[in-house]
Amino acid sequence: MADSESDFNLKVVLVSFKQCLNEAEEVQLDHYLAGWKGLIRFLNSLGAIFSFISKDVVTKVQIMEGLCGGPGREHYSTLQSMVAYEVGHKLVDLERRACHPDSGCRTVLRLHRALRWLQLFLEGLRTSPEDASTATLCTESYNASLAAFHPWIVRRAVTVAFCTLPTRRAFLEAMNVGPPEKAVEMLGEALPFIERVYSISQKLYAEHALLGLP
Ligand SMILES: CCCCCCCC/C=C\CCCCCCCC(=O)N[C@@H](COP(=O)(O)O)[C@H](O)/C=C/CCCCCCCCCCCCC
Repeated sequence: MADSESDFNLKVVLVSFKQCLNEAEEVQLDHYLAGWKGLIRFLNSLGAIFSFISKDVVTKVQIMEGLCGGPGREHYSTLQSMVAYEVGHKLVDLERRACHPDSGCRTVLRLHRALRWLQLFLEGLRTSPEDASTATLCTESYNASLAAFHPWIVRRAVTVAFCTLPTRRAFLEAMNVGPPEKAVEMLGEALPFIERVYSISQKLYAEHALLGLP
């Protein structure tokens, strides 16, 4: 992995997701986006073959930063306030992308689905044997999450990219939290926070029938 990423520390990134939740268990968008920006740095370090994925995440984070810093910014402090605002003011395309192609609700939905992939992949890394194939772990977590929402051509490109992934040991070392055993321990502590953010967001989107936004 690239030297410029040598200060990457996955623990710091995962802590952003811990900080996401306020006392009312609402998802604070600034911390959520900070977590994604940290993940983008890691993705960039994996090489050019992952750049089509990285570009898509960057675009989505930029859309959200535009909304969070735009004229309606007071409605974009939490996921809950954003959903209430956009749904309440009919700012979400429900059937097909039309008047509001880049609503906050549809943009976060894509990141939310990807967070499920991340949770499954990191859980796979944590619990798998030392010689486990990261391509297999990645494919399994992808098939159990994002794949259902992607067309054939994207699924194909992603599967090819997975074959270039580093080994499980290299991944654990790249987390920069010490030896592989320490990284496994850190994942055990941090993954419940990702899981919590994911399940709160999932419940919110389900309650508003937003899980299938085009
Ligand atoms: C030391 C270990 C740390 C692991 C950290 C991994 C960091 C990974 C960072 C990001 C994960 C990928 C996020 C993918 C977001 C995909 C969002 C999406 O579904 N976009 C599609 C739909 O958007 P719209 O067209 O409706 O606007 C878009 O069409 C997709 C485009 C590109 C393909 C995305 C494939 C996602 C594959 C997920 C696996 C990433 C593999 C990373 C390897 C570690």
